[in-house]
Amino acid sequence: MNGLASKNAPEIGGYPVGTVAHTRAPAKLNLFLELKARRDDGFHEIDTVMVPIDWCDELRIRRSTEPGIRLTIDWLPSRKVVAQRLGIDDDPKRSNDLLSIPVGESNLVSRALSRFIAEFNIVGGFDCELRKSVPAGAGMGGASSDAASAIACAAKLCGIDSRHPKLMDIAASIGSDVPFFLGLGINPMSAIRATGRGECLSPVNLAEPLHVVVIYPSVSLSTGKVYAASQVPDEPIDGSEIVRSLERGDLRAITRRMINRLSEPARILAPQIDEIIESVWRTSGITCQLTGSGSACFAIVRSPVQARRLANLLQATLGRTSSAGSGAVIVGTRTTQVPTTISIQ
Ligand SMILES: C[C@](O)(CO)[C@H](O)COP(=O)(O)OP(=O)(O)OC[C@H]1O[C@@H](n2ccc(N)nc2=O)[C@H](O)[C@@H]1O
Ligand SMILES: Nc1ncnc2c1ncn2[C@@H]1O[C@H](COP(=O)(O)OP(=O)(O)OP(=O)(O)O)[C@@H](O)[C@H]1O
Repeated sequence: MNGLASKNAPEIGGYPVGTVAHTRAPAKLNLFLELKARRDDGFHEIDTVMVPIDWCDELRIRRSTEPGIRLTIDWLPSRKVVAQRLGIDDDPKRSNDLLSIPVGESNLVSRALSRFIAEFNIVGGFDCELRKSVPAGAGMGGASSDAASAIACAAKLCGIDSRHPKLMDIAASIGSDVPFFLGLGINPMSAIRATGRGECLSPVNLAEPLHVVVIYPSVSLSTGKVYAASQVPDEPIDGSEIVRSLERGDLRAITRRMINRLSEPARILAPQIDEIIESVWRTSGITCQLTGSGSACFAIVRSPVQARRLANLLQATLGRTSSAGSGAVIVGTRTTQVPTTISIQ
């Protein structure tokens, strides 16, 4: 391995120009999300427990001598298929916000890599291919996960230790969820409790993987708008109880202790969420909860078989009985053990 040395850049290790790092960027679910206080800087002190799930974007990053970031984006398995699933028109001229992912500095991958290049005085740049599968504005952390994966891949390509403190600083500067995704990559764990703005992380060891059904009602919600419409409770609930239940693998207690304080404002902004939560309860008697700032919801089930059955049942009932169903994407999946590997090609 030789670095891309230049007369004034610090000599750093790393792979030669042209090397490609490839990884999968997992989505996340908030099993618990409580608002503790509104801060003077416009953010909230939160207490949240998040798990990564096996619903991932794909990212390939190539080291280049060309300064700057080049980013291409497409949908998996194709834009046309994703549009059909969402029940929308895939004509790029009538770009639908559900499918339109920004390029340039508006994309968190580009923003994260620009910060990385500046922080580590990297000579050259990166060519990136982002293949989206995680819906945007779903509360599943898609953009944040892509940004964290970009930071991790760039660090590996440039020979920078994954635990370098500057990497977490870059992550926190990109967004509140990015430290969670970067933190997942540092230690193999399966859940994290995040406090502060979302940047103070403590590992949670799940007793066993959780099987879930995720329902995305094809509505994109703005995180800022949902927070702006939220209320900090007089007596916030503490996340320690659900952490203990997760570490014991007590599914009944986990479900009883699940809460998302952003659910109420999100349901006002997107009434489809109400229909989904009620439909899951009516169909299966299982608690369904909003993830993050929405609009996606999830239910924890006991096995992959039950996940498949409930997903099929909801696909049939939701599609028939409510507007939420038209174009809802319903996926049975499970929590995933990270770090997802970064393969070097
Ligand atoms: C809702 C969650 O996804 C739960 O994991 C996160 O708290 C939000 O993480 P995120 O999408 O990375 O959020 P950011 O991009 O940092 O912030 C978007 C907007 O959400 C609001 N925001 C975000 C995080 C936080 N702790 N308090 C807030 O009030 C702020 O208005 C902020 O301007
Ligand atoms: N890599 C990216 N993938 C998807 N959206 C991106 C990306 N970079 C920037 N965006 C913009 O960010 C918006 C929010 O995307 P997304 O919901 O995936 O982000 P997030 O904040 O990480 O997740 P959450 O919904 O949990 O807040 C999108 O609507 C899009 O305009």
